[in-house]
Amino acid sequence: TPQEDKRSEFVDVGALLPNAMLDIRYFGHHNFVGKPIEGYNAPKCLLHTSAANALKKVQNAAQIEGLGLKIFDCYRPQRAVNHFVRWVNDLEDTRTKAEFYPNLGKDQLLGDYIAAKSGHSRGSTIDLTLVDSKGKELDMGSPFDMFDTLSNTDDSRISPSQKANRYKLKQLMTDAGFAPYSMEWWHFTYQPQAYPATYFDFVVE
Ligand SMILES: C[C@@H](N)C(=O)N[C@H](C)C(=O)O
Ligand SMILES: [Zn+2]
Repeated sequence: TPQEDKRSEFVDVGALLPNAMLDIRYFGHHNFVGKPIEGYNAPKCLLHTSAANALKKVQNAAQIEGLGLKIFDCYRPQRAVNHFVRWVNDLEDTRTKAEFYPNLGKDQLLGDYIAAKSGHSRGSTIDLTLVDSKGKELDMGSPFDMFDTLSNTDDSRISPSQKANRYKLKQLMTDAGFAPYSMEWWHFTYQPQAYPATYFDFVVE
């Protein structure tokens, strides 16, 4: 199929960037669904080659400042997104509410915080944070995938150092060609996207 032909244009970022830390949350249980997500058969970060090469530039620039990358999610198959949407629509399952969406109802998550058609499925989008030289995450004022206005990049409740950390990540990413997302400090899309209108569904393996 046409999608399978393009699979070869995706690269394993863990192999390309051996110094990057990977914490692929949707492979395991520590995520807002509370269980492994469909389509993640390995804890890998796959990205289109163009985005992966740009990420290498980000890592080099971060390294000069004594910082490293910690990656939470990359290419996301459409079947995984469909799993998210099924979870959103199961209003009775609120097991992860305290950690991941303490101040919003599940009915408020779709769109701004969880997309039914996600840039991640197009292969040029990544969720990540910065770590110090010891591998400790910088304090961004809210954890990855906390669906709350507190995670909006410019939320005014965060401290000056938390804001500086968010802006450090944003600057490193935009310098390499990634566009930020104002609702989630961790989410960036490389521009131009190789496939701006294709929602891939091959599994992560
Ligand atoms: C679910 C979260 N990590 C995320 O990536 N949100 C955006 C809006 C998306 O689903 O594309
Ligand atoms: Zn994202």
